[in-house]
Amino acid sequence: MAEEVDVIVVGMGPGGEDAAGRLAAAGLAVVGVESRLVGGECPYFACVPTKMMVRGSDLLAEGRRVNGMAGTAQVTPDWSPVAARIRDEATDDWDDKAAVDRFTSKGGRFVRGRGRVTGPNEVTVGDQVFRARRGIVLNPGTDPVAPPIEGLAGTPFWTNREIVKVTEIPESLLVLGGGVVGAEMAQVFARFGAKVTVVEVADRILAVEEPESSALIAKTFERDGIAIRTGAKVSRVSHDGKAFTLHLEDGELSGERLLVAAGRRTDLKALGIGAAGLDESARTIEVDGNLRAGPGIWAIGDVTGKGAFTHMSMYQADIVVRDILDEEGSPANYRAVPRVTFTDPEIGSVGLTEAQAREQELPIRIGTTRLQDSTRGFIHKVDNEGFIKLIEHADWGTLVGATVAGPMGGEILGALAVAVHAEVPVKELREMIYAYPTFHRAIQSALADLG
Ligand SMILES: Cc1cc2nc3c(=O)[nH]c(=O)nc-3n(C[C@H](O)[C@H](O)[C@H](O)COP(=O)(O)OP(=O)(O)OC[C@H]3O[C@@H](n4cnc5c(N)ncnc54)[C@H](O)[C@@H]3O)c2cc1C
Ligand SMILES: NC(=O)c1ccc[n+]([C@@H]2O[C@H](COP(=O)([O-])OP(=O)(O)OC[C@H]3O[C@@H](n4cnc5c(N)ncnc54)[C@H](O)[C@@H]3O)[C@@H](O)[C@H]2O)c1
Repeated sequence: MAEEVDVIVVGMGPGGEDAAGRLAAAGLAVVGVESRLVGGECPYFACVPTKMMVRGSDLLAEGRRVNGMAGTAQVTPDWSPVAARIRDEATDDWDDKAAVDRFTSKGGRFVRGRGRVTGPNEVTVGDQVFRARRGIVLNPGTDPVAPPIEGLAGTPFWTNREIVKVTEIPESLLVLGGGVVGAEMAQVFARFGAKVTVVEVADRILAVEEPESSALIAKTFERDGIAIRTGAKVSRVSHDGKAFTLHLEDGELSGERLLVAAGRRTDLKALGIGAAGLDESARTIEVDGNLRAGPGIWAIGDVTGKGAFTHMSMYQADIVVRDILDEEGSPANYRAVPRVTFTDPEIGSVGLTEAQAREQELPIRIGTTRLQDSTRGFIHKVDNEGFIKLIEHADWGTLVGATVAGPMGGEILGALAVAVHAEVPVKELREMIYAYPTFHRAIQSALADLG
């Protein structure tokens, strides 16, 4: 016999947890279903632990910058405080009791297990069947993809789920995939002493970002001693019990450990969405402005394909909560999605890249400036390289995209995220006062370059 509730949330990633808790707090009968840990990938295997690693490697880099600028410093990396912080402070040793309690204390009912959509408004978890009066919210997230390379399956490679639990830095690390995960982890491990090689099939690392961002990070990686192989096709992987070998068209690469960071996907068939009339063979779940995938079924987070970020999951959760509670609010708008790659220097971007704007055949003007040419860059001196790149819609006179790559790039981005989101006229941006001598004052120079 099915048990009737108001809402069933399947997958409690950042957005699912938030929506389930808020709907329960609003007095609805909510069942939250999670097969692993409440909170999802972000707090246990992704954003938070990896940014603690980045914080560690940034500190090492900053310590090394003392030399020649403010005295002498010798920095000796030690991974153990980083590993301990991740275990004790970030993940509570990968225990979600606090998150489960937070949800149940709001009146939610928690079910640990793998939920499967078994009909319109129906979810089955093991031998329990739930039927939702208002609907189902799907927040299943994504799993790391292991590319179909001969020999890879069955080897003890790492994904993000293993690398956050590492207690010792290996002597060498091969990174398959030079996207965000690959780039962030490559730099961390190199700065903690591993010999790192990034193997990327595309013709540049961070290929979704501006080419200038890829070039800046490639140059920094060279200084960090990280080898980059782009346009690389791995035909076979082997592991002899001690080391991995990647077989490429033009030779072999060996390393003690292998991180596979080659993208992510969701198994929509296993989620059973066909039973609710949705397409199980698609890569993502199609949603409307209110995140509705169909009558009585919503989807949020990575699975919607609108940007695999925690802030996206939370943004979408907010809209779903309003929709379910019949509250006023605007539909989703993806004009100004910000993203930050936490390498050093950071790559912050929002909206469209130049290539995306050209693909859409928008009439655009480009404005750029180098951060090292700004007064703050001059003062900063060591590792001051970076740039601001603006994409202006020439007819609208507003920015449709921007990148800030450089020291604190992700923080400086905030000003440009507001400009793109609020469609602030470029004329207004030119008339603003920018504090001297900040990095963000360089926005003025990039605006002047728009022509
Ligand atoms: C290494 C790494 C670093 C990242 N760093 C950042 C960052 O710095 N900033 C940022 O914004 N984003 C970052 N991300 C992306 C971010 O982690 C995700 O976008 C974020 O977790 C939101 O995902 P989600 O809401 O789709 O669900 P997820 O966080 O993926 O959670 C989904 C949950 O659903 C559960 N689940 C799935 N199917 C079922 C089912 N059938 N039944 C029950 N439970 C189910 C899963 O166990 C999981 O716990 C990073 C990702 C990675 C891999
Ligand atoms: N700072 C952040 O906000 C942050 C950090 C990490 C991850 N994320 C999110 O997680 C998502 C997943 O990250 P990711 O880095 O795993 O995926 P990704 O899709 O960003 O990058 C994967 C990379 O692997 C390459 N690749 C794929 N198959 C390959 C193969 N066989 N050989 C060599 N290279 C191969 C791709 O060309 C691509 O460059 C990101 O898109 C991002 O949205 C965000």
